[in-house]
Amino acid sequence: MPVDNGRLSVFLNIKQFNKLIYGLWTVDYGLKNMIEVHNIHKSFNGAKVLNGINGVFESGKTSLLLGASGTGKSVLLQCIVGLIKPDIGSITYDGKVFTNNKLDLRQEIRRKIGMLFQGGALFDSMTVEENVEFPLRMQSSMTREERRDRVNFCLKRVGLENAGKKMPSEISGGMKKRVGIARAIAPNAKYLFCDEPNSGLDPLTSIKIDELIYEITKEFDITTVVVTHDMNSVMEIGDHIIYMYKGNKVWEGTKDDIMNTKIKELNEFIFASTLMRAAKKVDEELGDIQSI
Ligand SMILES: Nc1ncnc2c1ncn2[C@@H]1O[C@H](COP(=O)(O)OP(=O)(O)OP(=O)(O)O)[C@@H](O)[C@H]1O
Repeated sequence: MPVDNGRLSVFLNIKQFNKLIYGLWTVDYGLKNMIEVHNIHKSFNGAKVLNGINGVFESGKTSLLLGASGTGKSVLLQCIVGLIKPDIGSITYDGKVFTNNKLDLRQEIRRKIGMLFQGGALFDSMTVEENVEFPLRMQSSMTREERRDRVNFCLKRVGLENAGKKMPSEISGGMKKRVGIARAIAPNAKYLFCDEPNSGLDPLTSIKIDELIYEITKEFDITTVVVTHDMNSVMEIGDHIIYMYKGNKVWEGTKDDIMNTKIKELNEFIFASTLMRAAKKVDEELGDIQSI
């Protein structure tokens, strides 16, 4: 059978053209490693937890899923990483559909995902460096020397270069989070998911962990999604914030515009703390003085 070379070359040219356009688009507009969440619905035993959530998460930015307890932030995060299957909707990574796709494609995406769990979720029977090395042993074909170099690099990056031989029981909560971050980024993660990274930490350590997540996101151009209900985190690292209320996305914006929101539920959430109310009062008074 003769091949229709004319049609084939047109088809190839269209494919190449699309590839070129997509390449230019992602380079020019920084959309590489973008996560897109389309119309996610999830119920448990008939109770609706997520009600049609949409969102886009970009690389080099820390995106926060913000909201009160029980609003579905963690369920959404688990849908995004594939731990929970949404009832309706889809997730795409870098333009590739993740939800319900073939196992090898999902695994390819999963290899680029790093997770920081609430308690750090370290293996108690392994040293700090063995914990960080673990995903490299599981997922990569690195030699022992390459793994050692990568572990040393990651531990140094999170400020724990001297803690490699310690056991998790010998380090503080803040150090455990740092080890968790080192382990999450060790396999060159392109996507980083953090579930309440500040839980159980004092305010100063919380800020340091937030700063570390923020710096790493910029430095390695990672697409980072953080579940939080901490307004300090919002003001420190909120490049992009999605505020959730009873399973709905009710507001989206940045840390610079969140304080001026007119959304009642978000206002109540932000100014629930005395500190935030005091900060707003000072801000308003300063505004009054400047307008005199
Ligand atoms: N596997 C599950 N089975 C049944 N219900 C669940 C499951 N996971 C979560 N839920 C319910 O979904 C709702 C949202 O939970 P989720 O953990 O997402 O809230 P959240 O906003 O992350 O709250 P928090 O800030 O307290 O962690 C809760 O009512 C919870 O009980």
